[in-house]
Amino acid sequence: MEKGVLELAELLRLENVEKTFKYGIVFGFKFKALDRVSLQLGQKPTIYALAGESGSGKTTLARVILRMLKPDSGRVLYKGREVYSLRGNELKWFRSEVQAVFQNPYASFNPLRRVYSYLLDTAMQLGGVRDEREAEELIEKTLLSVGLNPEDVKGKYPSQFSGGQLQRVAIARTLISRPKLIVADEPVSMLDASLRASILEIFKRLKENMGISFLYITHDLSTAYYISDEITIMLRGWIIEKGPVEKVLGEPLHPYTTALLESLAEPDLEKRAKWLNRVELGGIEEKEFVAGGCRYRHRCPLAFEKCSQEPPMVFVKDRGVYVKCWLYA
Ligand SMILES: Nc1ncnc2c1ncn2[C@@H]1O[C@H](COP(=O)(O)OP(=O)(O)OP(=O)(O)O)[C@@H](O)[C@H]1O
Repeated sequence: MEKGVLELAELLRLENVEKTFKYGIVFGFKFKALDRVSLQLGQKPTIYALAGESGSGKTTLARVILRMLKPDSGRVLYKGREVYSLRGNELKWFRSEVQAVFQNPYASFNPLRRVYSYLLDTAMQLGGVRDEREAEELIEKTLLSVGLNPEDVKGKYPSQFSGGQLQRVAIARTLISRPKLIVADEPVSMLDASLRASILEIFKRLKENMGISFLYITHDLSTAYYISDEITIMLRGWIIEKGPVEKVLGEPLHPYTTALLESLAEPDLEKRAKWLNRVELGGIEEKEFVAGGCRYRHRCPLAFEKCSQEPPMVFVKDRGVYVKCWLYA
């Protein structure tokens, strides 16, 4: 494909991205937190979920995309440009088009600084405004678009907001630079269940009304199902299944996706948390990261001989679903 065509069709492309970390001070064994990860996001406004249990590599991938963590190898392209080679104005352009929302909104703001001053700074730097009056108009518009009254924001410090309100301010701040992609890493997991839906509704509205795509990172498949169009499932640095959300979650192919879905049905919250919390897995995480063959085979009820011999290949199933599992060879 010619480069011009590629730029039109693609927003983001990751090709064989790898990131290795060292584990443990004494022995310091290495593992690939991202192992040949390839992913494409199209230009059409879409909500992509990135899901998987704790320690599967979701945040590492988000940091790589946001240009916060340089991969050891592989390519990260935004609209056809190498993200880690961007400098000067091109870097500023990238920073305005690709924004981030994190889990804890209180960590994004200095407690001693008024929240509005952040919005003003962002508007002056990335909002394309000529003066403070234009900046204030832009801020007012963005605050209204996330359901906040600008008068309620002015003059306040972070601690004077509830978690849900402050997350809305954080989202408004990302909108100032008119982004095309927002990477949202567990943006609602610290909020009360009653507030989650309202924040996720904002994402849907922004996609529809402002043409913004989202990479919604979560370990919660129910919210992923609720707002996403596409979903990518990660396991120990691998993408193991991806495709349209109704297909992947409606008729999961990979036994790991099935198990994640089954954990949702577990009424005992403690048991469910165990599933999602690597600490409770009793060291299996490390074992899986460095396992030969399939990394899920120790837990997989359907594992057979080949699964311990070779890492699975990726198979393309009908309906646009990709699955990395020998069951589909
Ligand atoms: N800077 C680092 N140094 C060493 N190991 C790291 C580093 N960052 C992440 N890891 C390890 O890489 C693996 C993937 O971590 P990552 O945070 O990307 O997973 P995650 O899917 O986002 O999990 P969570 O939902 O708990 O945030 C984990 O084993 C984690 O401990």
